[in-house]
Amino acid sequence: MKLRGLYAITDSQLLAGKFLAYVEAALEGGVTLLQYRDKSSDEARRLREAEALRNLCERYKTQLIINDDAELAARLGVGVHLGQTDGPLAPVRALLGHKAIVGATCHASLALAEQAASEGATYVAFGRFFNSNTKPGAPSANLELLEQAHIKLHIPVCAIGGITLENAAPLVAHGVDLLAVVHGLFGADSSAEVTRRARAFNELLQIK
Ligand SMILES: Cc1ncc(COP(=O)(O)OP(=O)(O)O)c(N)n1
Ligand SMILES: Cc1nc(C(=O)O)sc1CCOP(=O)(O)O
Ligand SMILES: [Mg+2]
Repeated sequence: MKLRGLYAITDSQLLAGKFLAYVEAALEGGVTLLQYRDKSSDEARRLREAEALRNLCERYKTQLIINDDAELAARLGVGVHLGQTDGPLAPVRALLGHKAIVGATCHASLALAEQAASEGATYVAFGRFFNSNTKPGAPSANLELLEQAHIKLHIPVCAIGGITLENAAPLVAHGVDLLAVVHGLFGADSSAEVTRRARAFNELLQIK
């Protein structure tokens, strides 16, 4: 699957009180993948918010991905992102079907990425590349890894962790297909600034 562009990830604390407004502002600027990332156990709210995001994504022709929760993804007919402690990938691929987007966290490991690809991952995510407000304790990754991934893997490569408009260019130069961003996109003071940032990320990736 050819996936390239901005991968916007929601954060329930950062987006409190402006959740849909800021997400729509990002979609307005151009988002290839939108991930619903909510670490709470409030099932009813999670379903409500994920359904609202699915409706928005349909309007903007953006693909919705649910973090961690394959059952919710199956219920909504959308994709999922799985980390190394979120369970095996192959049964989730079987549950969601061959067309669904299934992403996998691979930290800084090419071996994990090759395994994920062999189990049916649509894309692999490496990180974190910079200091992250959202997940400061995530293991770190470096640019050389991206070059090797670009050569060895035949699926899209995603970078995550502390990515901003100021530091993203080297990631793109090293072959990244997807820039996954929370704070560098949604940490803006206004929805107009979210849209401006989304457009600027797309320009970096040379996406119109
Ligand atoms: C695109 C993308 N990459 C990595 C992650 C991190 O997944 P995981 O390691 O499972 O950590 P949590 O996000 O679940 O805290 C991600 N969500 N998205
Ligand atoms: C959810 C997540 N996973 C990471 C990893 O390295 O696996 S870094 C991260 C947080 C990304 O948010 P921000 O753009 O604000 O740094
Ligand atoms: Mg996870």
